[in-house]
Amino acid sequence: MTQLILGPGALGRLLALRLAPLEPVKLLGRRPLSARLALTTPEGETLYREIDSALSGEAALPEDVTALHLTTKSMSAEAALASLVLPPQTPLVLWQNGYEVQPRLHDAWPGPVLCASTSEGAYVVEDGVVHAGHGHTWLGSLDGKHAALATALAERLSRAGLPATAVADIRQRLWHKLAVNAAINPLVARFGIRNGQLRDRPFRPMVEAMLNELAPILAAEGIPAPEPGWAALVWGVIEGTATNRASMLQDASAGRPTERDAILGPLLEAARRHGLPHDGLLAAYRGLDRYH
Ligand SMILES: NC(=O)C1=CN([C@@H]2O[C@H](COP(=O)(O)OP(=O)(O)OC[C@H]3O[C@@H](n4cnc5c(N)ncnc54)[C@H](OP(=O)(O)O)[C@@H]3O)[C@@H](O)[C@H]2O)C=CC1
Ligand SMILES: CC(C)(CO)C(=O)C(=O)O
Repeated sequence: MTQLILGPGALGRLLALRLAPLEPVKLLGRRPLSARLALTTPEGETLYREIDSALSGEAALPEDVTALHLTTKSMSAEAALASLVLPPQTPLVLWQNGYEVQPRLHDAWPGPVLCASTSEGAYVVEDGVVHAGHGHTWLGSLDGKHAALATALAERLSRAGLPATAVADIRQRLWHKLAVNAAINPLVARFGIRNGQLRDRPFRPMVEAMLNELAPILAAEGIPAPEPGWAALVWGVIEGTATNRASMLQDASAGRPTERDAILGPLLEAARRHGLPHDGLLAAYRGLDRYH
């Protein structure tokens, strides 16, 4: 049984390099990849591994597939998936941030669809990936089904050094991460700052204003606030990732489109539907226009 990974960026390479010593892996992308990729661990060790890779449009896919892990950015996910011919019952695992592609593919894909929410951190380097920080991954289906599949995949990931847990509340977890990303990412991308700089003026009141808008929208969507409240969750992440250049800042600095539609889009749509104020969210969205 082979684990297929589509999207050989940071997360795709991390999965491939972690899983490869334990089971067959095939990494699919739209450009040729070096056969030997390097994994730099959070402990600073560099490991080299041979990875079977192929161009996604041309790949002869193995018959027995454990799952297809979709590890592109949100806006590329459906086009990437459409480039493969897979048996319709192939399980999908969606690793995207935000909440855009998940409900669409959950409804459209005939086989099981699991969503992953991960706090692993990784970035691409030439012919490899840096696993910047250990995290945890939660896996589940939006309708709570496929618990056995989620448990089996979580065990395989955990054995490979990516601790994972199968959960029944993945929708809520995706929205919690989306809220954190909405409060942090557009601001740091727009102003070109590290996460920790949000603690200081003039940025701190901007985060507070965003939190004031987010909380009623999330409540209206039926997303329970985290135990310590939204503000404590977001400020805790800012503290814990103070030196990070967030993913949206990295995309903006590199002139790549950002994941604003996946992160801010569902909040704006919900705010409009519930008739709630969303000027700050809209300004955050428009503040990213120049990257799109
Ligand atoms: N990196 C991280 O630490 C984390 C990332 N995430 C989420 O995971 C997702 C992936 O992030 P990340 O790995 O950082 O992103 P990257 O941009 O590093 O990787 C995306 C990959 O998808 C490939 N791709 C795009 N379109 C296609 C296509 N049509 N066919 C095949 N491959 C394609 C890109 O290839 P090309 O080079 O050709 O464009 C690239 O290799 C995002 O939603 C992100 O928010 C979540 C938590 C942590
Ligand atoms: C939590 C945060 C903001 C950490 O940088 C992140 O998920 C990202 O960079 O997208």
